[in-house]
Amino acid sequence: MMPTTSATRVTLRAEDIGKAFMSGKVRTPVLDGLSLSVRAGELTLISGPSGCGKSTLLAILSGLQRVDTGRVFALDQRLDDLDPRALERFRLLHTGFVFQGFNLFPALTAREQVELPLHYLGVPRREARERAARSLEEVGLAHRMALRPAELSGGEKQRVAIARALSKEPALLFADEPTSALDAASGQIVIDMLHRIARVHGTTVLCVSHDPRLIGHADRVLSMEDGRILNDRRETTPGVPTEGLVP
Ligand SMILES: Nc1ncnc2c1ncn2[C@@H]1O[C@H](COP(=O)(O)OP(=O)(O)OP(=O)(O)O)[C@@H](O)[C@H]1O
Repeated sequence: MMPTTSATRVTLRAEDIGKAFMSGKVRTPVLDGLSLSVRAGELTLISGPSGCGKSTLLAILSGLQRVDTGRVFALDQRLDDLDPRALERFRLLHTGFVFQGFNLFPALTAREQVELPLHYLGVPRREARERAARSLEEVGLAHRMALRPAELSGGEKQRVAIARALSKEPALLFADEPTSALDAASGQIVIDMLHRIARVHGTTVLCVSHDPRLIGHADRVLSMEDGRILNDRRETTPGVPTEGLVP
């Protein structure tokens, strides 16, 4: 039986999934009979060498890509047989994303970047402004709200991207190489922030990275190689404080 308490609840599940890409007549298998479960309230890190299939796995678990074989469940919803509109709706309502390249709009202020997805969700303008401000405060950027990406450091840009994901209050937060464009200190702030979000909000945070420095900052590390999970271990680092998100 699946555990149901919020601390141990399984929120993402892949069962025997397979995925290959075709390039002309050449078929490249990427995932091969992979199964895993990911729990709420934890930062789970998927590590492994370049090209082993980490981003593909993340894209599948978040509903951005389809599997060829196997089944995918997110928040008890089966994703692999949802039609494209239902899948898009699921992503809009329940998922947040943080990418390596920040994906910010050059012309928008930090606050406007965070407000934008709330408009798509139909949140009234005033409430969107307040929620955006709260999320930016939570990542320590209250004093940077009116600045545009060109005026922010790399670490600050990534924190805006985290605030943007956080303001939707998603149950599932996905991060693809969120620290690889950052120096060591900024990268550490970002990963610790993702860790605290999991603890404070009970969010399922799934992060893929080939950066070995992140390993000690996760609750659980899944090591991938050649489309399979070779190792699944729980880290025993001291708990991250839960009072605030500001480093
Ligand atoms: N859309 C695509 N079309 C064709 N091949 C693809 C596509 N996406 C990924 N691949 C191939 O699948 C394999 C796994 O790619 P993936 O991006 O999942 O690996 P990764 O572990 O995330 O790598 P990295 O750490 O370099 O980002 C690679 O060989 C890649 O070239």
